[in-house]
Amino acid sequence: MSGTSPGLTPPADAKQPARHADAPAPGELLGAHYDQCFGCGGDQPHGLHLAARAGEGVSITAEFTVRPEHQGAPGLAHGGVLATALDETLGSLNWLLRTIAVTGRLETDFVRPVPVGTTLHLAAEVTAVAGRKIYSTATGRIGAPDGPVAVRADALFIEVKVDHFIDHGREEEIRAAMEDPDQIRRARAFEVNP
Ligand SMILES: CCCCCCCC(=O)SCCNC(=O)CCNC(=O)[C@H](O)C(C)(C)COP(=O)(O)OP(=O)(O)OC[C@H]1O[C@@H](n2cnc3c(N)ncnc32)[C@H](O)[C@@H]1OP(=O)(O)O
Repeated sequence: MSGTSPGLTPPADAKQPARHADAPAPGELLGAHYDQCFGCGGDQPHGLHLAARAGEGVSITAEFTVRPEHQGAPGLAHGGVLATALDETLGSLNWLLRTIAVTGRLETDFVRPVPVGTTLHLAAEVTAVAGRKIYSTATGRIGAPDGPVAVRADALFIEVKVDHFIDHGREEEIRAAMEDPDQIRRARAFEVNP
């Protein structure tokens, strides 16, 4: 059962999430926030190439097709890869809040095995916000948005300053991202999550 951990239960004074006025319109693809991101980066040959789309309110849908390089057991997706797809989808929600945040806790239920070649349809939403803490939940379904549930997760993201990345990231990647002449790409590399 997901969502049972005390660390994932919003406090009584938690608020409803507020979609930022500049959030992408419902239906709009978010695009990769960082081209080397293992979750969504187009230039990351080993990555998931997950494509996320803004939904209504503070919600996201995303798709990820399991490739042979994502296997754990023969012909099946690795559980850690599926957790990554959930983490990436949940992390994308913070772009709709325009809040810089990192995953503090991610609890995952693996409900059904996911064969190679499957397209996983993910849906995620922020359920509550309390100070720096952002509570969210996600589901991954096999083959279609209304397909059988394969994975579920509840998460707590913690708001951080941009310094979190600058202070902790390896210098060569930080420098390259900061020197990106594309202003929007430069902002997204840091402002969502590298
Ligand atoms: C499009 C973007 C997609 C991106 C998807 C990918 C997202 C990621 O994977 S991010 C990478 C993975 N995550 C990380 O590397 C984070 C590593 N951890 C850290 O840097 C720190 O522990 C950090 C920033 C989360 C929290 O540290 P810090 O800023 O000192 O906050 P801290 O004071 O400890 O905690 C703040 C609050 O959160 C709570 N909290 C922190 N961690 C947890 C946790 N694991 N479980 C439950 N509660 C927690 C604390 O109890 C505290 O609550 P309260 O305010 O009620 O006292």
